[in-house]
Amino acid sequence: MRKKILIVEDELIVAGDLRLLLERSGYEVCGIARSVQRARETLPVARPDLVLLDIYLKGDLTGIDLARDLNELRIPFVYLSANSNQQVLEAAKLTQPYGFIVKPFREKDVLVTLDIAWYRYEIDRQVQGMPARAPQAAPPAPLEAPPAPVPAASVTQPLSLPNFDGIIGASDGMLDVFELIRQVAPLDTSVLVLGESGTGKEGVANCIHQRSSRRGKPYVKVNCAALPPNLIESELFGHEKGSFTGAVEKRIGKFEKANGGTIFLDEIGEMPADMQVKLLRVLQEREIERIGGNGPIKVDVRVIAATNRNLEKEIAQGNFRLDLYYRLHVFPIEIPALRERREDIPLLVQYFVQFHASRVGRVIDQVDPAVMRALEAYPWPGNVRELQNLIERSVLLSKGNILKEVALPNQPYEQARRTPAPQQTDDAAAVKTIVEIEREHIIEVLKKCNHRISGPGGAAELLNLPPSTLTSKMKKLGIVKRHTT
Ligand SMILES: Nc1ncnc2c1ncn2[C@@H]1O[C@H](COP(=O)(O)OP(=O)(O)OP(=O)(O)O)[C@@H](O)[C@H]1O
Repeated sequence: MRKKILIVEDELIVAGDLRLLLERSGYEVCGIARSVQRARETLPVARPDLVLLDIYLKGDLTGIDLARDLNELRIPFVYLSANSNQQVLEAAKLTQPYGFIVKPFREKDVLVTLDIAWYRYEIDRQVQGMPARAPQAAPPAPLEAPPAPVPAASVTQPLSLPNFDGIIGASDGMLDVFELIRQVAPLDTSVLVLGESGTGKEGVANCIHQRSSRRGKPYVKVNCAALPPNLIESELFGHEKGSFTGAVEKRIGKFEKANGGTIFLDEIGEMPADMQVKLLRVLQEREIERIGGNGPIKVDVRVIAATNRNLEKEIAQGNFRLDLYYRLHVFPIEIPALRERREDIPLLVQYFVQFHASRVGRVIDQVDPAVMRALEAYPWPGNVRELQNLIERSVLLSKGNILKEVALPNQPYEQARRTPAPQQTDDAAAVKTIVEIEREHIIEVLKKCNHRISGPGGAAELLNLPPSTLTSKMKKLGIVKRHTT
């Protein structure tokens, strides 16, 4: 059978040449697409065996964006690009192509590379036990742009920065995380995402759902810490009308809403003991019971849970059930703290500078080397969230196209004092004061309450805030939640 090739190339002359060359050599060219959008429309119809993929195409998206779709559909692809600088190559490598041909190309290079690509793909296919010509055997899932994790979703991904579906990182630690995501995403296994607050657990959970066959089905997020204890059961499992005072309407719970898709149980370590038992039952029996309901309801939900707590310690202290831990710990993914992967800091800085500058219509294309060194040296207790918040603030306060100042905690105003640019210093002081004062005040209150957030005498009560509002304020300000001692 002739192998079908889709050419994704925006230069029509090049695409035409390729078509002639490939057809002469026995391939069937099943389509030519000039943009990622066009290719996405063509793929389900044309069902190619192989894709020849240019990187810079018509429209906002690049070949690298399409590569992620091709990986999900298990369609092997080979890049064909005039751009082979180191940054492009690094970004391309992360998508695991079967080859990379640099333009201008020789006919023979194209044919040999395609031949080897197909040979390697066949071996991978046999090793992984995939059916032959997978994309033809079963119609692929509907193609749509995978929503990148927050905040990458709202920006064009900077092609030059190594990222995995919008998660920036090139450290060994993050490459391991990406590999684990790649392995577990297509399975239905429960996943436990571990890591300190702000390391990007939610992004990883999103990514797993988007790479699974459940993408396009519901993805329901539950923050277990933000749910009031008396409402948690009804939130998760729903209730029938009149089942308790205040149940004026029937309510469908989050598990039922997630049916067919994925539920993300964030901050699972905060789940009250009685709910842990109920959750365990759902995981074992794959059924839920609404409060006041007539019987169990079957649900087909993949569970991804996350926590910044040390669950083993919680088990030892009697706060977390061992049996639930075993159920969730089937496939743990631990995201390293930012201080353990300092080589990611410059990448994240560039990314957030670009993101926040473009949000306010600014161009900042450089970061002062001294500033970068300070950022790399700081321990980042609030991890990527803290870094993001600091960069956002620094971008707003900066002038010109070089980021020259950042106010790292413990050294506020130091840089501003050293360089007296009058207007900037004034603005900086005004905004910093509000943010810093709020941050310091919360930290002070937390210390007084022995880091207890909710309940009588807790920080939320003292600050006259609902605990969930305080928790999200802390997140925003990069204040790390600590355990009560
Ligand atoms: N590698 C990364 N690349 C890009 N953005 C990131 C990365 N890691 C984290 N972020 C961003 O940092 C912020 C915090 O990430 P996230 O909410 O996923 O952390 P978390 O580990 O779930 O925190 P918590 O335990 O407090 O819920 C988000 O805005 C997220 O998009």
